[in-house]
Amino acid sequence: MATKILTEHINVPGIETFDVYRKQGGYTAVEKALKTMTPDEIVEEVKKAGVRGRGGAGFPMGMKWSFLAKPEGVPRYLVCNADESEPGTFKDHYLMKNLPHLLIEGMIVSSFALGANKSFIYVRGELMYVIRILEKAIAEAEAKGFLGKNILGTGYDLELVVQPGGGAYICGEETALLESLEGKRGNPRNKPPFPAVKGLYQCPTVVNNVESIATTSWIVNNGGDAYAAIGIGRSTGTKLISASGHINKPGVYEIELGVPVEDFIYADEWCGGIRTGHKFKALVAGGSSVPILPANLALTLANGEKRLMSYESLSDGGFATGTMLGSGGFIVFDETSCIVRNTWNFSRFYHHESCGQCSPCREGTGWMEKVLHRIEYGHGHQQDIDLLVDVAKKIEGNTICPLGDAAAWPVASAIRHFRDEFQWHIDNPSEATQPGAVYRGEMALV
Ligand SMILES: NC(=O)c1ccc[n+]([C@@H]2O[C@H](COP(=O)([O-])OP(=O)(O)OC[C@H]3O[C@@H](n4cnc5c(N)ncnc54)[C@H](O)[C@@H]3O)[C@@H](O)[C@H]2O)c1
Ligand SMILES: Cc1cc2nc3c(=O)[nH]c(=O)nc-3n(C[C@H](O)[C@H](O)[C@H](O)COP(=O)(O)O)c2cc1C
Ligand code: SF4
Repeated sequence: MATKILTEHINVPGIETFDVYRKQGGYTAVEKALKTMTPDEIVEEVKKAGVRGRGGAGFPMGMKWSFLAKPEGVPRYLVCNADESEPGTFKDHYLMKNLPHLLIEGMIVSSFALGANKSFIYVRGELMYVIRILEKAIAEAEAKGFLGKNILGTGYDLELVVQPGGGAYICGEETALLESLEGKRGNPRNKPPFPAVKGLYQCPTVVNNVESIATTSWIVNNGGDAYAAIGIGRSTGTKLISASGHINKPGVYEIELGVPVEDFIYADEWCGGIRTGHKFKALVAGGSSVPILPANLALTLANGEKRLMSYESLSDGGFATGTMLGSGGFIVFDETSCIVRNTWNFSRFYHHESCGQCSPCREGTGWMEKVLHRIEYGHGHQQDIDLLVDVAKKIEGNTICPLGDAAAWPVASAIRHFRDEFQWHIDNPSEATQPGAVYRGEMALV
């Protein structure tokens, strides 16, 4: 039976209530942390655990915590990033609606470790019902003495605030989120300074993803070494994967990092295989921002070994043959999918969501959308494929925040691996624009 750190009790009836969560061992980490540990000891356990940020960038959580500046007389904040807007990613939503107390317990333990007395959960604005679930759970925890003034008589105070998000993808970028939380338009700031030095109201702030924060109770209860013993290499612990697309069993799965991609797709325990009667064509492994891979490269590394669900294995081969684990938004495409149409769809999203501060992102996303649209709709020019590659290159690395890279990588990787399919659209416009038409040329389907 696979190790479940976050979702072990997710199917227990009533687990969203304080009483049932407590009966399953909930809030013991708060008791242990506040009554028997110092903040530095908790930070040390999180460091030992090696847990990497589950929002997508994979930055070591303990290291980020230890970078938190501690100037005298200045408040520190913990902000939970629950904006989750990456296409293909829906695991934080799943965790919050089913296990609100797991997140709240993690927020208490983490806030105590960081010396924060006021912490925020910034929730994607469209998820009003989740916001209500969280607010109800916070009120329950407060009534039982786990939040508010003098928690469990330890002298530690914590106010926990749920903030509805601004309704824009960019508000998930941590500095845009902080601007939005301060009541301003969600425009990203230049980094450095990182939020750990200058964050909310210019005070030291840790921003962590929902899933990252939710792991901390288990780490406090079981120790960092026990967490680090799960997973593979520097990809320690478990990861929630949002699985969608042409598979038999879409859903959110908690896997131990290191499972072969092939097993994750085909085993009944997880995706249950490509939908019956179809073949595997392509994979977006970590949310819409990461490079797309053709089926053969998704399953196998250049040296013939199986590709694994881990930070290192997914990125093996760099951008030539690899991708990224990102936020774990695992989107599977079968042979009925048109890569050009999908790339245009992603580009349309990034153009719409660009905040417009940097010219390469604002203009480049617009150009990519426009050129992809004309290729998809039968008006492509012979030079368009190279033009797309050129625009993507000019965006990459030249912007304030990584939304620009996130817009460039899906285009550059789709052309890298599926160039023939783009060319077929340009060469055969009348065939390519028939309803449901898909390129059927030479292609490694699995
Ligand atoms: N979950 C989603 O819905 C979603 C949506 C879009 C993008 N993403 C992910 O976002 C990722 C990019 O995020 P990012 O721009 O925040 O990445 P980043 O690498 O700049 O930062 C990652 C985290 O580490 C911290 N950090 C990095 N270096 C630091 C230092 N020297 N000192 C202190 N803190 C430091 C940052 O403050 C941040 O919290 C992408 O990889 C993508 O997968 C997720
Ligand atoms: C455009 C953009 C959107 C992002 N959206 C989210 C998000 O919705 N949730 C999230 O946790 N991180 C998101 N991130 C990453 C955050 O900036 C940040 O790295 C993360 O919240 C840090 O938490 P972690 O270290 O626990 O992953 C986004 C980044 C970018 C560039
Ligand atoms: S890269 Fe795009 S989204 Fe990010 S700050 Fe620049 S214009 Fe805004």
